[in-house]
Amino acid sequence: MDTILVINAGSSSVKFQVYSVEGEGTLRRQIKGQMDGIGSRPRLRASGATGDPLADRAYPIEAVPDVPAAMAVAGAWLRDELRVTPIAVGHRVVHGGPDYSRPVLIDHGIVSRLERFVALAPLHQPYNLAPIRSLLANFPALPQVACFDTAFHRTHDAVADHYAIPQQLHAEGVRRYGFHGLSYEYIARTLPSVAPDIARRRVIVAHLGSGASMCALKEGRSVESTMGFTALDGLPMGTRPGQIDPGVVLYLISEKGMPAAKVQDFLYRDCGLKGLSGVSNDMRELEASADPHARFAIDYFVYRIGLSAGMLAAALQGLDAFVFTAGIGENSASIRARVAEQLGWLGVALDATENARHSRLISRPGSPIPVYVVPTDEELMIAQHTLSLLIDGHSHNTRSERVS
Ligand SMILES: Nc1ncnc2c1ncn2[C@@H]1O[C@H](COP(=O)(O)OP(=O)(O)O)[C@@H](O)[C@H]1O
Ligand SMILES: CC(=O)OP(=O)(O)O
Ligand SMILES: [Mg+2]
Repeated sequence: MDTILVINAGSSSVKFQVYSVEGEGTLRRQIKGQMDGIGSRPRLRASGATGDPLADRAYPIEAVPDVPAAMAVAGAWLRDELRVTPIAVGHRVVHGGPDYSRPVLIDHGIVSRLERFVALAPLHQPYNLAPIRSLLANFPALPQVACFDTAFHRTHDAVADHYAIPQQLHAEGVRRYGFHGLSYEYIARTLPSVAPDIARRRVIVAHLGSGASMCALKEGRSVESTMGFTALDGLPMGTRPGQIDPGVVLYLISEKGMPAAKVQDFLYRDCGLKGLSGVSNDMRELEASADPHARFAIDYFVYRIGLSAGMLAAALQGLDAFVFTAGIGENSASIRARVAEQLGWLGVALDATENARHSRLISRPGSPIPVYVVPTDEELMIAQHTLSLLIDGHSHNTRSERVS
């Protein structure tokens, strides 16, 4: 059986899927798994084609302290226990910079170009590139495809793509890229079947995971995102602060004497829900905690989602639907209820019963703004892109698109 392996390294999880390639270029999922709770409660879970459980293993925090360790455990399991030998591998690569507005077949030159963005995505890019490099060294003939989180947002107008800094820096690549693009692309492609009435209209999608952002969709295209040059901006996240006055960074450097590497570590690893609560970066643990700081971290998260919704509704000049997705958005009925309350002024009215059931449509029938829960599938997007490049590879391989 020909299979495609997909690897998606996030900030608190490594997700993977294996698809068989059937006649006429259709894909059938054979294995879906993830190692999540990295840094809190590591757990490997995987299921087969019919949802049948294949693995559910908990690990002590020291056994899987970080993303590379999680990747090694998941890789060994796929290789040694399940004997997965794919014909191609699709990777999520968080930062594609200004040059990539679509997926590409990987070669050594592309890996070198993508390495330039490691400093712009230190929680992701090194872990996205590590398996690519290792497969390239050990299996040079194995086709590998890079699918970028930034690509879906390359359609933004210039005003959404700029900071108010001299144009020369924009030309060098200091831009508002936006991330989670594979997730938003999947939602944009799924909405026509889930909610045909609003799919082409003005939609805000809230991707609330360990990394969190929101995207304004119009006619299925991204027009604005809460994230920018890096995945630090916008909403507060598991360990990242979200929007912050750059004056705070200057203060850390000039008044606290923090060198650049320390500031980077601080902003990527010590802030957000973890920094505010002092309890955990993991929403499940915050929701279970009675600590007032954990409650405050949740209040802050919800408040900032509400603020960002106002901003994105302004970008869209109105709002026709709101969609929740990703780990928190798909699973936490209480966060959804609290966000919906914040959005009451926009005309959102939640149906408590449907919300508690995690139904697809969770707003009341009369709600002027319908609210949906759409489980995302970044891995399926990656598998589809990988297959299209396998079929139609060479035309894309040499043509990385410059978008400005
Ligand atoms: N049942 C749940 N209730 C609340 N939060 C949840 C639940 N399941 C997962 N989450 C949260 O989702 C987040 C992880 O989301 P995910 O999209 O997998 O992130 P990433 O891809 O960045 O690793 C964590 O904060 C986790 O606590
Ligand atoms: C870009 C980003 O923050 O990704 P994730 O949510 O998977 O950590
Ligand atoms: Mg993710």
